[in-house]
Amino acid sequence: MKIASVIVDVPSMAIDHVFDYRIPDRYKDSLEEGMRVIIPFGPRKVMGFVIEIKTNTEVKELKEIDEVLDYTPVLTQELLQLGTWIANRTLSFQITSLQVMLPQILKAKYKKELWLLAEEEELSETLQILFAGRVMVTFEEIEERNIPYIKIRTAIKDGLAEVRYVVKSKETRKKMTWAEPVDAFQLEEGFMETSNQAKKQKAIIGFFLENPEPILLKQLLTKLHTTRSTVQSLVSRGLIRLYEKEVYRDPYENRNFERTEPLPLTEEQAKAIKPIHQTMDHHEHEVFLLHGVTGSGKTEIYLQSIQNALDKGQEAIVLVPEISLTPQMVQRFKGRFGSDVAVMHSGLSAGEKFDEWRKVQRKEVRVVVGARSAIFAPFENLGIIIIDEEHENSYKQDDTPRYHARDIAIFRGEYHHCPVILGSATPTLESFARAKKGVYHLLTLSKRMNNQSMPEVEIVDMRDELHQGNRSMFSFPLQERIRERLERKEQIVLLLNRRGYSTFVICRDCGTTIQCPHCDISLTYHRKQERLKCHYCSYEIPMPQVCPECGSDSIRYFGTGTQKVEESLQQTFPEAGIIRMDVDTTRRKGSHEKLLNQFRERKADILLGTQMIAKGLDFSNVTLVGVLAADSMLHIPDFRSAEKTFQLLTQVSGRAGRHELPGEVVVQSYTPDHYSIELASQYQFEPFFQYEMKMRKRFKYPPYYFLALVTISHPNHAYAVQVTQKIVKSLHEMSMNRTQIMGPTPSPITRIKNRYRYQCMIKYKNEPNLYENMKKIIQQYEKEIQTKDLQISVDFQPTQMM
Ligand SMILES: Nc1ncnc2c1ncn2[C@@H]1O[C@H](COP(=O)(O)OP(=O)(O)OP(=O)(O)O)[C@@H](O)[C@H]1O
Ligand SMILES: [Zn+2]
Ligand SMILES: [Zn+2]
Repeated sequence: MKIASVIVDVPSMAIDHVFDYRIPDRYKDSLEEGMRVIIPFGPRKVMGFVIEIKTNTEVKELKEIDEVLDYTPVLTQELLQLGTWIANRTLSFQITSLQVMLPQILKAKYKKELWLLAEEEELSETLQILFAGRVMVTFEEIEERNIPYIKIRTAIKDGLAEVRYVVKSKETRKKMTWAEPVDAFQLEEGFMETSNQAKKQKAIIGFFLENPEPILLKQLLTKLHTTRSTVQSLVSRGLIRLYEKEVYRDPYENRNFERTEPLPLTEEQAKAIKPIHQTMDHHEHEVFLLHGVTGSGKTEIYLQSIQNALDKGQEAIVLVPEISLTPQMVQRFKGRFGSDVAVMHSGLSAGEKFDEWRKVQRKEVRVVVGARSAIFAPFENLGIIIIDEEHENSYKQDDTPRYHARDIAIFRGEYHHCPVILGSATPTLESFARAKKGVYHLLTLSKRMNNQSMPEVEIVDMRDELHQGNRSMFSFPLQERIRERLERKEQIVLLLNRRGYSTFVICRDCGTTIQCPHCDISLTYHRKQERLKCHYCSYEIPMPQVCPECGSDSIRYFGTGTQKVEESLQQTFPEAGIIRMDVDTTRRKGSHEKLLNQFRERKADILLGTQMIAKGLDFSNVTLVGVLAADSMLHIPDFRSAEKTFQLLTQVSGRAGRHELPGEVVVQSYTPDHYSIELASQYQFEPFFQYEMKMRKRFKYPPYYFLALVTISHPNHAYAVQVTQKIVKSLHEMSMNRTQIMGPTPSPITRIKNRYRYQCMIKYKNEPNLYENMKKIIQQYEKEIQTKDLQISVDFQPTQMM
C-alpha cells in the first residue's frame, strides 16, 4: 500500500504536523512528493502538500486522497526541506512556510479545466468523446463522467492537453488567436480560384503564400487592413486555420532592451570577481560580502558572475529591494541576458506573477530578478545567488513566516554548493562584522567608476538657519545651490525623510532630543497622555513644556508631509518643474516608472521624494542632492536608527555626480554633530562601523547579541498585560544566565485596530533551546489563541521594533 504524508491547509498549532493518507490506485504511479492534493479533513475537504510517499504508517484507519491537483510537483525536494527549516526557525506553521514559496494563484480558490492542445483525432477514444468538438472541459464534468485518471495523465504527458487553474472564474492564462495556412498547395489553388473582385481575400492568401508562418490574428488584420469576417471566409473555405495559443502575460513585452556586452573590468573589479568565479569553478558554497561605494560597478560584477553560472549550464537568482526594482534595474539584466530573465515583484498582477513563476518552473528562463520572495524561485541547478543592497529592511518579511531572504539564500547556497553574494555600499553591521571575522569573504570596491571622488557633502546646521531668521524648510545654502542648478539646467534630487516624523520631540533652538537614560534611544511622544515613553524599558516622563537643556519653549514634535514641502518648494522656485514621488503619487501601477522616466527625459528639474528615491537611480544630469531633514530617522525608537541614518545618507548622496558632471550634496540637520551624520558626510564607513559596534556592545544589541521580540495582543488591555507578564516569567525560568529578558513593555504602537499590544525582548548569546521553549510557551496558550482572540507572535532577529 502506498501512503502519502500530507501537510494540510489548516493553520493551527494542534494540526501543525503531517497526516497520513492512502493513495488510491488511480494515483499510485503518478503522485509525487511536492504535489498538492485535496483530502478529507474532518467534515471538510482541504488542500494539502504531499511531503513524503512511503509504505508504512502507524495510523490505523487511513482516509484516502480525494484528488491530486498537480501533474508536476510545485515544490522541489529542496523547497520541501526548506519549508520545514523555515517553520522551525521562525516558529510558523508548516503550511504557512510551504505556501509562502508559491505564487498566490496556487494558494487561492481554484477551478480546474482541461484544455485541448492538439487535434481531437490525436486523442484516445474516451477523450474524443469527452471533448466532443470542444476545446475545454471542466474537471467537474470529468469526475461526473468517471473518466479514468490515467487517460488524462497520458494525454497531458503527450502534450495533447493541459490542465488550467481558473481563479474566481478568471482564466489564469492569457490566450491569443493565431492564423496560419492549412496547406501550401491548397493555398496556391485557392489563390487562383479567388476572383479579383474579392481583393481582401486575395491579399490575405497572397500574404500567406509569401509568409507561411503563423501570425497573430490581430497583427494580420492591422497589417492588411482587413476584418475578421474576411479571414473567417477563408477559414470556411478550408484555406486558413485559426487557433488559440497561450501567451505569457509579459509586463515588459512592449519594451526593447538594448543588448549590452560585458564591460572590460577595472583592476578592482577583476580582483573582486576572481574569488567568486573560483568558488563557482570548484562548485563550493561561500558567502561573499561585496562592499563597494555607490557607483563602483557592483552590478557589472553581478552580471559577469551570472554569465559564469549560465556558461556552466546553471541558474541565478538576483534579489533587489522592491523599491529599486525600477525599469532601469530590470533593463540592466534584460539587456544582458534577454529573454533568459524572469522578473518578479509586487507590482505584477497575480496572473503575471504566476506566469513568471512558471517560466522558472518550466526551465524557460535561467535568471530571476526579483524582490524578496523571488528567493524561492524553483530552480534546481542554482549556480549563484545575489542580494543587492543587502542592508535593506524589505528582505525581512514582517508577517509570518518572518524569514530573512539572506538566511534563505544561504540555505539554498549550501544546498546547491554555490556562492551567495551580498552587495552594498552600506552593509549591515551584522554582515560586516561577519566579514571581518572571516565568516563571510569580504570583497571591496573603493573607487567610483568615473574615477571621480565621492560628491562633496555640506552639512547645514538648521539651528543656525533659525537664528538667522530662516524659518523655511530650505536653508540658505540649499536655496543657493538649487538656484545655480536651475540656471545651469542641471537636475536636483531632494529627499524628505519622513520615517520617524511626529514621534520624536526636538528643541528647535538647541537641537536636543530627549533620550531614555537606560537605553540610548529617543523617547516617543504619546499625544493622548502628553507623555514621553521608552519602548524598550518602560521608562516614561510627562512631556516637558520647555527644553531641559536650554530652557527654550520651541520644543515640539515633528510633522511634515511631502505635499507641504512641494508647495513651499514651488513658492520658493516658481520657475522649477517638480516631480513629487511618495506613496500618494506612486500608488497606481506604473506611475513610479512614469515619473522616473519624466525625470530622466529632463521634463522636470527637481525630483522630490521619500526614501524610495534614495536607491539605485543612475541619472547623469543630477548634480545636486539635498537631504531636508537628516535627523528624522535618528530618533525613531530603534537601536538601529544611527545605522539607518548612515545608510540613507550614503545612498542618497550616491545619486549625485555619477557620470561626467561632478556632484554636490547638502544635508540639513538639527544635530549636525551626530556621528552618523558626520561620518556619512565623509563617507567614513569603517570608522562608523567601529563606533557603532562599541555602542552595540555597550547596550547588548546585535551583532553582539541575538534578539527575539515577543508581541502579545488582545482587545482587553489588562489581559494583554497579564499574559505578557506570565510569558516573561516563564522565559525567566527557562533561559540561561547570560540571557536578558526585557519587559513587559507596551509596543511602540500600543494599540492597533483596537488591540492592545505588549512585548518583551529577549537578548541572548547562546540559547540553543529557545525555539523549543518558545514553542512550549505558546502551546500553553493554544486554547486562548483559538477561542479568546489572543495573539502571540515571535520575531527572531527583528528588523522592525514596532
Ligand atoms: N568595467 C566597467 N567599465 C566601464 N563602465 C563601467 C564598468 N563597470 C561599471 N560601469 C558603469 O559604471 C556605472 C556605475 O556602476 P553601477 O551602477 O554598477 O554601480 P553600483 O556599485 O551598483 O552603484 P550603486 O550602489 O550606487 O547602485 C554604471 O553606469 C556602469 O555601467
Ligand atoms: Zn533646547
Ligand atoms: Zn529605556
